[in-house]
Formats: sequence, structure tokens, C-alpha cells
Amino acid sequence: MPGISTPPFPVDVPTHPLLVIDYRRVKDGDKDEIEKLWNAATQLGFWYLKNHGVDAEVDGMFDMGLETMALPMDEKMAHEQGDDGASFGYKAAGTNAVDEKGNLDSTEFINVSKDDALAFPNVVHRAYPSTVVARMNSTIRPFIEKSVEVNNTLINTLNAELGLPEGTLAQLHNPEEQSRCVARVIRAPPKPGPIDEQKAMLSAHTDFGSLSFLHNRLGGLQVLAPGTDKWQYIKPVPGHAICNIGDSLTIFSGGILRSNMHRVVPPPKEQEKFERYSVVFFTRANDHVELRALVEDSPLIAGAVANTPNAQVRFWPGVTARGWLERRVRGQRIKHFTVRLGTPTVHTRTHRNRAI
Ligand SMILES: O=C(O)CCC(=O)C(=O)O
Ligand SMILES: [Fe+2]
Repeated sequence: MPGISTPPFPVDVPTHPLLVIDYRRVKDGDKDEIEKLWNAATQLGFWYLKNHGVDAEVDGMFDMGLETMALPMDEKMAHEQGDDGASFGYKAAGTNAVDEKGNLDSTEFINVSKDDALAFPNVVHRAYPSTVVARMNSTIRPFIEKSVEVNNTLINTLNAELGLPEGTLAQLHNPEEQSRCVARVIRAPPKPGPIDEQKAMLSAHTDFGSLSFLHNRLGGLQVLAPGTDKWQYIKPVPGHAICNIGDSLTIFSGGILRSNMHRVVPPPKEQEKFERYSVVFFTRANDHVELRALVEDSPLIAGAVANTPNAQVRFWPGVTARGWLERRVRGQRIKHFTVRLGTPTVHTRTHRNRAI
């Protein structure tokens, strides 16, 4: 982030390693690189992506986030996303529960819809704060266009590896159609001292959409790797994005692609004093697409589903991509959090947001 210098990730804090995927090689059809991407997407569901070519646009997005969070609270609140599952606009601190006791978060987001950015100055979904409008053409639209290109290239590559007919997943993620695809900047204030659940900046979750393209400067992101019961940091590496699979690709692929649990806690050691910003682009399936395993289109997917207990419940949730997203966003809001007979519950799904 220009103008703000923060200490590097400490050398003596354990981290979970990720495979490094070279985007240019994947785009060029390099077989070894594609195999590495397949391993990352099916085993952990997270990887580093280098040579993606979006660095300048990401820097601009960090600046847009700083400018937006510095606006007067009444301008931000005029664009708050509300409690009904909408995911575009500003998310205020204190609107989500961070733990099962109903403690409140202190994390703010600004969420800009792909549809609004591409149609600008026309409005598809909603209006945004002045700092977003000022950078829509110069920063946000180029960031979104490039992120769409990167994510859709990776999705097309996974389509082929899943044995799906060409264009199957592309048709479900058509940028020309309306979706909940969104560019997000996250701000979390410092919370020095030992980590406990109340201090979570984002509580444990899987991502709701298909593919996330994340840019981190400070540590704080942690994964719960399969077969472990210990949260581990993912170290931010300059110039490397962090990509991860979301719930809908898991469902489309009958569980072959893995949407893994993760959370955000205060950055470690000397980084803990700094406020934490992150930038993400979330690719989500088109609004009307039904979430279901694509068993008719791929013997590989049909085979995976046949070997999965409770496949019907896991892979046929009976909801569209838009419905899934709205249900999960609503479920995080404190407004929908209740405590019954001393047992805290959230109206929609479990508080831990385990997707499937
Ligand atoms: O800020 C981060 O590092 C992760 C953000 C994240 O997991 C999310 O927004 O879903
Ligand atoms: Fe996430």
C-alpha cells in the first residue's frame, strides 16, 4: 500500500505452505502447471498465483479502500448493505457475529458489484459512496475486468480437468449475465495481544461463490488444512495472489474441488499493531444458476458423487447461486442471530458457516 510501510511477516511464526501456480503457464496450456493447479484445487483448495498481471490495479484498490473507510460514517451508512442478504455496498463494523456467543465483529467492507462496475455510469444493482464513484473507471473497472479474466481462465482450465464439455462452467459464470460477483476491500482495526475467537476479524467460513482472488499485505489469514485440527497462517508473498475454491465449485464438481475452511485473525507479532486491509475479487455463478453436481456432463463427477455419503444433501441444496449467497450473508448478520435455551444459534445454517 503506497505510503504505509509495515513489517514483514515474522520468520519464526509457522505457516501452511501453498503450491505456487504460474498464471501465464496455465494460460499457455502448460501441462505440468495445469496438473499443479489441479492438485492445489482438489487437495487444499488454496494456492498462490504469480504472474497474474493485476498488481497495479490491486494497489489502486487498496487506495480506494483507504479513501472509502476514511469517509464520514453517515456517508458510509447511507450505503450499508442491510440485513436481508444483500452483499453489495458498505458493511459496517458490528453487524456480524464473530463467535457462538454473539460477540460482534469490528471489520468493515466495501463491496462493489461486477455488474455495476461494468455498466457504469448506469446502475444495475445500487449506488456507491463518492470515493467508489470517483475511481469506478480508473481503478475498479480495470481491476474487475482483469480479475474476471484470471478467474474465468482458471475455471475453464478446471472445466477441462473435470472432463466437462468445453464451456460448461464458462456458461454458468458468464460475465455478461447478472451475478453476485464482487470486488471487496476489507478493513480490520488492530487487536494486539493473544488471539482468541472474539478477536476474529472474519470468523471460520468457506467462501460462498466459485473462485476467490485475494491480495494480502499483512498476515492474519489462516486455514484449517484437511486432516489437521490446528489453524495455520498463510504468509502473504509480494506479487502473489491467494486463490481459493468456493462452495459452488465444490457443488458443481460433486466435491472434487475443495472449498476449505479459513478465517482471519490479528496479524502475528510486530504486524499486530497495524490496521489490516485486504482486497478480493469473488467470482460467483450467474444469479439464476441452480447449484447442483454436474453428473450428467462428466463421468468423473458422476463417479465422485456415487462415492459420497449424503450426496443428495451435499450437492443438491435446491437453491440458485443467488439464493445460496443471500442465505449465507444473511446468516452472518447479528440481526439473525438468536440465543435459544442458552444455546446460541443462527437462523440460517450453523454459525460456523460450514457450507456442506
Ligand atoms: O482478508 C483475508 O485475508 C481473507 C478474506 C476472506 O476470507 C473473505 O473475505 O472471504
Ligand atoms: Fe473467505
